[in-house]
Amino acid sequence: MAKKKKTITKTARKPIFQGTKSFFKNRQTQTIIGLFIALFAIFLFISFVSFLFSWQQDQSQLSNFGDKNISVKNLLGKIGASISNFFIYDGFGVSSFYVPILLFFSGISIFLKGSLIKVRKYWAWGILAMIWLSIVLGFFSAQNSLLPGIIGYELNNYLQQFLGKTGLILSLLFLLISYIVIRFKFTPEKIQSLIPEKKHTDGVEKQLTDSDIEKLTSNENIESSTTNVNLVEPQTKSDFELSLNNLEPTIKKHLTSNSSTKNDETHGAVEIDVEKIVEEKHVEENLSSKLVKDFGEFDPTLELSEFKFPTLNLLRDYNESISVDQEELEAHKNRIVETLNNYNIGIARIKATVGPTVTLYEIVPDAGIRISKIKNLEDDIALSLSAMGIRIIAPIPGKGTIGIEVPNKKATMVSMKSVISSTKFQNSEMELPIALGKTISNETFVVDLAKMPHLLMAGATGQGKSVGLNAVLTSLLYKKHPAEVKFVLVDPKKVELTLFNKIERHYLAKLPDTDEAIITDTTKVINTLNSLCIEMDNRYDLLKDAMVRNIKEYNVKFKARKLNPENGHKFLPYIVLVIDEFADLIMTAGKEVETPIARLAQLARAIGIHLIVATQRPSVNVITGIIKANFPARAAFRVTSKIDSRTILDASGADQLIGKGDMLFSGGNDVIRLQCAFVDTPEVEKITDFIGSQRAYANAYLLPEYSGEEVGTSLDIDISERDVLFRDAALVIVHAQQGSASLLQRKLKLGYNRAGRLIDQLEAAGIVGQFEGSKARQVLVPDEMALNLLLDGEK
Ligand SMILES: Nc1ncnc2c1ncn2[C@@H]1O[C@H](COP(=O)(O)OP(=O)(O)OP(=O)(O)O)[C@@H](O)[C@H]1O
Repeated sequence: MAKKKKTITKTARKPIFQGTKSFFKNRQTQTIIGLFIALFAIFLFISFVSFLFSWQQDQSQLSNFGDKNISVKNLLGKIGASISNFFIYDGFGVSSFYVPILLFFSGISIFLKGSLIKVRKYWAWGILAMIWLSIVLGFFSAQNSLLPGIIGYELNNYLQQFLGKTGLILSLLFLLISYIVIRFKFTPEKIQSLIPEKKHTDGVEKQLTDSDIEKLTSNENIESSTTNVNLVEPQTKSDFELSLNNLEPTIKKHLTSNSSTKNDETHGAVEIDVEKIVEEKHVEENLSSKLVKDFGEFDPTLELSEFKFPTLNLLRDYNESISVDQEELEAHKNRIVETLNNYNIGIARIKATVGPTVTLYEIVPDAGIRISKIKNLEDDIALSLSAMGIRIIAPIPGKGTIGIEVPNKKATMVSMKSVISSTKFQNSEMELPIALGKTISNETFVVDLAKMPHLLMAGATGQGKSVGLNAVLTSLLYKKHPAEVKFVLVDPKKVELTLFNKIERHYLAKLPDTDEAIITDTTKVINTLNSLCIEMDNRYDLLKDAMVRNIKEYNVKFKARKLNPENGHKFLPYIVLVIDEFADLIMTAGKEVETPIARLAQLARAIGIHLIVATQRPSVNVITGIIKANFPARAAFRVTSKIDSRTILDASGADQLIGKGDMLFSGGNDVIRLQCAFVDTPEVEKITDFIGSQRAYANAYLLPEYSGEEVGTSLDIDISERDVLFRDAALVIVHAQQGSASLLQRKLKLGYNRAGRLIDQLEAAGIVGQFEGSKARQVLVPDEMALNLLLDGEK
C-alpha cells in the first residue's frame, strides 16, 4: 500500500511541472507578467532619476530603513532609494540606467509577443556596455563619485594597476571598436564603400571641368566654330563656377563630330563611369537556425496548446492488493513436489512469485534431470493441482530454472489506473507507449508500439480482447497529444469502439467526404486501407525529400524548421490503425484487405503507421503467412485450441490461459505472461467525454482520397461477358431498391471485387444509376416485371 502511494506521488510531479510550464505559456499570464515588468522598469527609472538629486540626503537614512519617523526624499520612497543606492552608488553608477531600459523593453516584449527571444540579445550586449561605461566613467570619479559607482571605480582602479592609465584607455577603446564592429558589422570595406560614392561624383565633376578647361583653352578650332558658347576665362573662374551647363555644348559637339582629327580629344573627353561594386550582404546563420532563434522550435501542439490530458481520477480504483494465501502456496508447493517425485524428479529448490492472477513456482531440479521430462508432465501436474491454466516454462529464459505457473484461487484485477499511474509508464520516453498490464512479478508492462511495430491480438470470444484494445487506446490517450497520434478505427461489430466517436476531431483520422470516422463497412475498410497506402507513399516521398530514414528523424528536422512547409512538408502524426474482428473482414473481402494490410505491415513502420489487428479466430486462413511474418508482436488471450495458440504465438500455452484478461505477449522471442489491465466501458466513456468536451481541430485528420478503382468504370461491358450471377444480382438490387455493392456481397456472399464488377454490369445494362460517391446508386428498374421485360428485350 505504502509502495503504491509512493508511486502515485512520484508520478504526480510531472503533471505539476507540465502545469507550471503551461501556466507560463498562457497568454493571460504572459500579459500580466509583461505588464508587471514594464511598470517595474518605469518605477526603477523614476527612482534612479530621483536618486541623482536626493542621494546625499537619503543615503544616511538608509541604515534606519525600518524607522517610521525617518523619511526619504526619493520620489519612490525608501524602497526606491535603497534599490537606486544598490544599483547606482554600490553598483555601476549612471550606467545602471541600462537596467530599467532593458527591463522595460523585455516587459513590453513579453506583453506584446509573449516571448523574450528578441530581447535576450539586448540583455547580453546591454550588460557588457554597462560594465564598459562604468569602467570608463571610473576616470571621472574624482568629479562625481556617482558616475562610475563603486564597482566601476574599483574595476577601473584595479585594471589601471595592471595596464596603466594609457593601457586601460587603449584597451577600452579597443573594446569599443570591437563592439561596434561586431554589433553593427562595421568593417573597413563598409567605411570605404561609403566614401568612394562621394569621391566618385566629385571626381566626375572635377574631371569634366579639367578636360573642358583644357579644351576651352587649347582647342582653337572648336572654339572658333562654336557660336553659342559663352567663353569664360578659366583662370579667373574657380572649378566650381565652371558649371556643367556651360560646358554642355562643347561636349555635344565632340559627340556629333565624326572627324578623325578630333578622335583624340574625344577619347580624353568621354568619361568611363565604373559601376560601383556592391558587396552582397551575408548572414551569419542559416535560415533554419534563424527561424528557430526568432520563433523557437516548431511546436505541433500549439494549435491545441490548451489541451488537457485526461486526469487519473477518470479511471476507477479497484481493490488490488494481492493477498498471499500462505496455505494455498504451501498446498501447491506440496502437490508439485509430490507429483514430480512420482515421476522420479527430485527438486533442489522451489521459489514462489505471486502475481495478480497466477503464481509462478520456480523449480531448480536435481542435477541430471532432463527438462523435456518435466515439460511432458504438464498435463499430469495440472491434473494433480486440479487447476486449469497451468503453464510450464522449461527453462525460464535467462534464469536456468523451470517455471510452473499456477492460477491463484482468487485473481486480482489489474486496474488501468494502476498501470497508467505507474512511474514506468509516466516516465517512459517511448514514441507510442502502451501499458498493457502487469507481469507475474507485479511489474507494470510497458511496450512501445512504434518498436513492435505492429500488434496482432487474438483470443476467443469473451476472453478480454476488446478490453485489451481499449487498454491500448487508453494508454495512448493518456500520453500523446492529439497532434502526435491519430487513430483509424475499424469496427465491423459496430459496438466496440463507438465511444471513440466523441474524440473524432481530436484523435481520429478518416477519409474525406465520410460522415463517420469509425469504419464499420467493408467497402470503406478497403478504401481506407488503400488510402493509408497512398498516405504511406506520400510520407515516403516526404522522407526522401527530407533525406531522413524515419518519421522520428523527420519530425525532429521539421521541428527544427529545416523543412519548408511550402514544399509540402508538415509535422507527421503517428497513425495507429486498429482493426477489430479481422477474421470477419477477411471472410468478406479476402485478398482486397489482405493485400493493403500486408503492404502496410511490411513498409509502414518507418513512416509511423502502426497496425493493431484483433481477431477471434486465429486460423491460418485468417492470419496468413504474409500477415504473420510482418507482425512480430503478438498478444494472445485465451484461445480454444492448441492449434490456435500455435497459429498466433508459434507456441502452445494460449489455450491454457484462464481468460478474463490473462494473456501471453510475445515480442519476438520470449513469451511473457501478463494480466491485461482492465478498463471498463464507463471509464472509456469518461475519458472520451473529457477529451471530447475540449476544443478540437476543425475536422478529423483527413487521409488521402481514394475511390475504389473498380467502381464506376468500363461501362461497355459485353452481354456475353456478364457474370453468371448477373440475373440474381439484378433481382437482389431491384427487390431491395438499393444499388450497393455491399448489399450484393452480403446477399450473394461475394467478395468485394466481384460485387463491384456486378454493379458495373448492372449500370451498363441500365438497371442502376451512376456512381454517386458514398451514397447508394439509384435503382432505375421499379420491379421484377420491369426487370424481366428489360432483360428479355436485350436478347
Ligand atoms: N483484463 C481484465 N481483467 C478482468 N476482467 C476482464 C479483463 N478483460 C476482460 N475481462 C472480463 O471479460 C469480459 C469480456 O471481455 P471482452 O469484452 O474484452 O471480451 P472479448 O474478447 O472482446 O469478446 P468478444 O470477442 O466477444 O468481443 C469483460 O466484460 C470482463 O468482465
